[in-house]
Amino acid sequence: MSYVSAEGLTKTFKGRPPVTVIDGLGLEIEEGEFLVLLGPSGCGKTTTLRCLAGLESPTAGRISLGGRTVFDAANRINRPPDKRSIGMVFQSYALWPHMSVRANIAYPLKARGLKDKIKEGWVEETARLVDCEALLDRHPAQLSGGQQQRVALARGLVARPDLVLFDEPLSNLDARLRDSVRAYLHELHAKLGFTAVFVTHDQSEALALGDRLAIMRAGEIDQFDTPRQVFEKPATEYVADFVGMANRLLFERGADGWTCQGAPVAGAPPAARCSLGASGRLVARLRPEDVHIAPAGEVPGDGMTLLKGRVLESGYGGRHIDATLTLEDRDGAAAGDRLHVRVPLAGPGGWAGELAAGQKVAVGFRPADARFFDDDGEPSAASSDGGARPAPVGA
Ligand SMILES: Nc1ncnc2c1ncn2[C@@H]1O[C@H](COP(=O)(O)OP(=O)(O)OP(=O)(O)O)[C@@H](O)[C@H]1O
Repeated sequence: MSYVSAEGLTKTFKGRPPVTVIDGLGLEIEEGEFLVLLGPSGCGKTTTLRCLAGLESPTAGRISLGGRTVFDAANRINRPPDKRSIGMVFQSYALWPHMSVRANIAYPLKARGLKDKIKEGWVEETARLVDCEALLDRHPAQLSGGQQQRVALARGLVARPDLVLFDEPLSNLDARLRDSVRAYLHELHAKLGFTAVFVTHDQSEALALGDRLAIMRAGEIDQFDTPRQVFEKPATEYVADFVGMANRLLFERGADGWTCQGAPVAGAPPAARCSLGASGRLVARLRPEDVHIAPAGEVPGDGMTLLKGRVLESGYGGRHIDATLTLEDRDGAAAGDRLHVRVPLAGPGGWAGELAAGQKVAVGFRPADARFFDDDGEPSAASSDGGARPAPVGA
């Protein structure tokens, strides 16, 4: 059963002109589920969270938590935040600097009229859960960033809320700490079983933490699915871009076969059974690690769609090289957008030589690794299996 249910949620901020930040949003979050709201800055994630918490009043729509209506614009129901059994953890830890860790953690119990629970040891118990029992008598200024964030977690959890809202709680931590607090949070969620809504713009954080992801764009949800589905089968080009399919190749089929941004295409057709739509074009989205290269004149692998490219720049990354390429047209001139490639250095097919600016390379990708879209960003009816081959390069 859904614990959180939101329908037609809309938030328009007054002003000239008024801005609609959330637009008819719907959400169904199961009890105990960890939902991640993922999207770029300004798409309305925080506003959505604040509406759930009761810190912002939506302009329209309905929200129920645990089967109880907490907001209903039509019937003028709007329960205040302290009546919603919600814990919150923010990006800026927002600890009171003049209070001890103990007093900070105890704060929500006092604010919600649960002072008895302080005597019952809920503060110590929660501090133990997040490994900060030894810090209870310190002040926030005496803590590291990771410790402060654990205290903020304890404060969000101390009142044993049914729903915990997280607003980018890891983004102020350095990379190593972020990984350890993230793992911690995962464990804590498994142990306590609260329902969570976690806001982030970091896709790796979203994939690692979420039972399901809601990918937001301009106040609406583009895709609501498991991390695996979102990663492997992004529903729109916007989502594909957001989950790392950074390369956008625009293919066109003409009388002479396929071209890609003015460059001729050889090898396997990018998409076989095509209904290309009126424009006759097709967009392929690809991750840098799914673009393969070989020395010019060779083939990077079997069953690949092949192009010719030239290295613009490259950077050493330990086990791989990240390179930016440009495609080449029939005359060897640069064609179309840049292509980002991650070239493995180790293992079978690892790149052995140099990768210097100006170097010519063969470029290829397996159509099955690409996601295809119409050039308006919607999923394409094109498929990548079988079908006629395009004319080879130079034919
Ligand atoms: N009180 C307000 N009045 C007017 N506009 C607002 C108000 N609060 C937020 N906005 C606007 O609403 C939009 C969405 O803001 P919101 O903070 O929800 O986005 P976000 O996705 O959480 O972004 P970020 O990741 O940067 O925090 C932004 O364009 C913001 O400027």
